[in-house]
Amino acid sequence: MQHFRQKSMAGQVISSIAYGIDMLPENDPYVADAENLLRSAVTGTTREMPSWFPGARYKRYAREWYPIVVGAVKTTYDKVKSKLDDIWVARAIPASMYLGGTDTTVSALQTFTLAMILYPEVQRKAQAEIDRVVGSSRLPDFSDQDALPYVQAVLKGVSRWHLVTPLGAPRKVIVSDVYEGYYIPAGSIIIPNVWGMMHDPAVFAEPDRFHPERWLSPDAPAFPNPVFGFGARQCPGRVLARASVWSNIVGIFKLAAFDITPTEDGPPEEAYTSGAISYVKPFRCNILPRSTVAASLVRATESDG
Ligand code: HEM
Repeated sequence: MQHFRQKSMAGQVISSIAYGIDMLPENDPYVADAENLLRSAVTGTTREMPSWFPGARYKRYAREWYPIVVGAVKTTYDKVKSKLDDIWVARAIPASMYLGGTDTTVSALQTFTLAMILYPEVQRKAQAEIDRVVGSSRLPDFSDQDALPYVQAVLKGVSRWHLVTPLGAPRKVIVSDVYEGYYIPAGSIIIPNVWGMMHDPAVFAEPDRFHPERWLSPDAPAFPNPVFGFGARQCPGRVLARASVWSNIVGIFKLAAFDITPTEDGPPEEAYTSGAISYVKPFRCNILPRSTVAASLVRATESDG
């Protein structure tokens, strides 16, 4: 996870936009703070769902998390406070960007890596498209997106195959309503089953299969989809998220330059953690340069900073 968060740029991009902080390549203290916070939030949401359920345990957890939340928001803010007014909102905005944007992107990148190992034919097809369109003398950039439809379909496949936030975010019903014969009283909490929507066999044939081709057919379901939530509170970082996942997957770190293969122990299990944000369970794999040219192109981007 540390590797993905720091090396994959997911955390680097967000911390640089939100705080103007360049992370350390290893053992960054801000990453440690954020990990503590996310661990408490993710574990807590799972353990205590539904969160409105009365009980002393929830209150105890809330007391334990409070200093962690405040610590993560404050430590990063203190680093840049000379540039901002001292108000809570100014602290919370970059913190919510970092906390909302890092592990979600990390989870998507983990799923991508697992998919490439379990579906090597997809990896080969995507690499063949990159080689054909971009060639081997440079790495792809954003201007290549439209010319790489199969790779775009791989990205869509990653967000559908395994949902970063399988249950989306809860909503409270303000006014009593009836939906498909069900009476929903005001005050009810609705939890959207986004996983169910994206794995509905009536919409996605063989829903558990990673099959980017489904996005290329003329009757492909519309995209964007509910993976970024709903309505006014839909994920505000979705454009950045797509760009970040694209640049990680296609360019500097992955498909264009590297082959992702199983280790001698064989392919990993398709196993995920449960929680508000779901991750692939830790696995080992080989990520090796496709050629000496690819290796030197990646080294050049690293020395560019
Ligand atoms: C693959 C990456 C990402 C996924 C799958 C994702 C998914 C989501 C989802 C499902 C929600 C809840 C939306 C709702 O309430 O309906 C959300 C909220 C949010 N996301 Fe993301 N997100 C991602 C990346 C990011 C990034 C890069 C940022 C910031 C730079 C970000 C910042 C936020 C914030 C601040 C919220 C809370 C919005 C609110 O409550 O008004 N997310 N995200």
